[in-house]
Amino acid sequence: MAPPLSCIGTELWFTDPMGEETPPGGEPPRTRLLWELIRPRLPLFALATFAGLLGSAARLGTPLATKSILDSVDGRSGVTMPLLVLIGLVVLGAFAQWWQMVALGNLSEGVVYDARRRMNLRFLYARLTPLQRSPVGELVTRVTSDSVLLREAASSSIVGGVNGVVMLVGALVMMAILDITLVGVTLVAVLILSVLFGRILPSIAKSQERAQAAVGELGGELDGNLRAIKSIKAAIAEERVRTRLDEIAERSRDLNMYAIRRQALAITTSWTGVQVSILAILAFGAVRVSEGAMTVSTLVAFLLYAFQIGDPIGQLSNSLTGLQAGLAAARRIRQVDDMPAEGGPESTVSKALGGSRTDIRPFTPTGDGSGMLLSGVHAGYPGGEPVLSGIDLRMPSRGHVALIGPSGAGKTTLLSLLLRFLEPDSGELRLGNHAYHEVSASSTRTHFAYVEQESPLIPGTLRDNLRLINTHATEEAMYEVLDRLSLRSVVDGLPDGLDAEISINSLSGGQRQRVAVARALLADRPVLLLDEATAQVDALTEQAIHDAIVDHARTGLVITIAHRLSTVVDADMIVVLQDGRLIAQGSHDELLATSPLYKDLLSALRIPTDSPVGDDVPGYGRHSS
Ligand SMILES: Nc1ncnc2c1ncn2[C@@H]1O[C@H](COP(=O)(O)OP(=O)(O)OP(=O)(O)O)[C@@H](O)[C@H]1O
Repeated sequence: MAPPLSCIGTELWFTDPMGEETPPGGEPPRTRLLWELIRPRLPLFALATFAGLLGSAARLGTPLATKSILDSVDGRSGVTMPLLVLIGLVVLGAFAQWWQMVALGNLSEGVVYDARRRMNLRFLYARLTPLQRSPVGELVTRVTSDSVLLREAASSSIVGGVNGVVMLVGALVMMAILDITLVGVTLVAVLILSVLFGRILPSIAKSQERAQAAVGELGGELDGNLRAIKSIKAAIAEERVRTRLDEIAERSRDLNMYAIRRQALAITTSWTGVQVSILAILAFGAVRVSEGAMTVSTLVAFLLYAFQIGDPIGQLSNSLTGLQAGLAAARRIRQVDDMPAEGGPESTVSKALGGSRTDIRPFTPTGDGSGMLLSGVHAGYPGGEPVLSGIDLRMPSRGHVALIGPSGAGKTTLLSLLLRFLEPDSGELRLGNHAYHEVSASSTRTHFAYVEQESPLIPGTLRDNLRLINTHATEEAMYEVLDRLSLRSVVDGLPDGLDAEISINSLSGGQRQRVAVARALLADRPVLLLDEATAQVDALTEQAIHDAIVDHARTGLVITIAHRLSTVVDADMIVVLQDGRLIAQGSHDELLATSPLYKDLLSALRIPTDSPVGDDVPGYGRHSS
């Protein structure tokens, strides 16, 4: 059974959930990172190692049994017993090998599974800003290709290494028992090989890591370009993009080739070393036999051990070189672990890992009826200029608040703060009766339904998409919302209706936007956040969304961002942002009288500015909340 996630290197998750990406004290050694992944499956690891040792012992006993059979040829002792022992050792060796392979398979698949679960968990619960710093495709390669490299390292490389050492030491001991002088020759060869290996290995790990980083970069580039494939084709830029992708693939190939050349050097060195030492043993041994210092059967047994040493040395060199790729992969996987998680008094990750306390608090407006309050809020993205400065804003618990301003003014960033995708550098945010810093991000988010600018669909069916926020939405409620947003005919046109698998390509931009709005309306949350929710829809759907906003604003708070000012002029409160500052707020009529920027924005959109709203903007009447 898989260990619970809470057991898998839990301390990694809590080292510094709100802190920096590089852990204090620098990077732990690569081998420790690998060990952290193997540790939860220690019993399986021990079992595989034990089976390996059993197989090694059986193989080590074979030459001695062979010697006994040879010694019995002169008739002074019976041949039956040594023969039975030899057969027993062969059977034991075969059984141990099978057992070890199955245990190793279990171990390696388990380690890969754990690593993938860890990364899935971290990606979903990481703070958004550091997560979004890497291209999606690059992150995907860590879960797909890096974890596969880990498999070899975590299983056969490590157990093979342990077995190799045991076999090597065991064979040397047996050889020492047979002839202590001759073993000196073997030891010199082993020593020379170890020094050569020690010099070659580190460069293999480094180039492997760089090659894997290039694969990640390729994934990121490919993902980004495939998303923009229509623009690339329309621009006839395929060749430019292909050249760039090929360059990255070439870099990865060259780095891997360098690692392969170093591996080949290491393995050839070890193989040649073994052959040379066997020849030396044969030469020295022949002299000792001719001098009568050892028997022929002892030399045969010694040579059998010498040949056996070839196996563990080969196994060790393969394991050590294979391990380098796994260690490089472990480091890249660890970098995902180091992404700071969303935290707070009750971190979301801690809950995912089995925490029991819940800090979800009901949304209750403050005594003066305020829904949301921002005081002295300054915010920006890590490493960048401040984006919002000194925002003081009080929003009611019911009604429609529209955020407007020129592109880049900070409107979406303000929504990100409300949703806690971003934490303020200073200042305070309050939602009804509680301050943001008192509760977790997920608790805060339970009060919101959010429609983001790009209206992405999640992989799955239309039903999955509609139930993303409210998992209990009834079919009746879903059809009602679909009717309201003119989506019913779209659903009826899908082969499996609500159960049809949908993707970015199966719906138009406007349809995706309506699905996103439908899922938010089904959520029935106190605060509805709409970022450009009408940017891609036709006039009739825009009116339907507008009616839904008016509806929701009667009982809850709706905060919208819209560039089409005609959709916000009848909001209860319009907030004007410019260069990250709140420069005006009030109703349409108030702003017409007080805010030149507001007037300019309206004029740019050719919305009449000389008479109150309602008479001049077709289709929109002021609502009372
Ligand atoms: N993830 C991010 N990392 C770094 N900077 C960002 C990030 N998102 C936005 N910004 C910067 O913050 C500033 C405000 O961006 P924001 O998206 O909040 O503006 P906006 O008013 O919503 O613009 P628009 O109307 O064009 O959507 C911009 O200068 C932008 O470059």
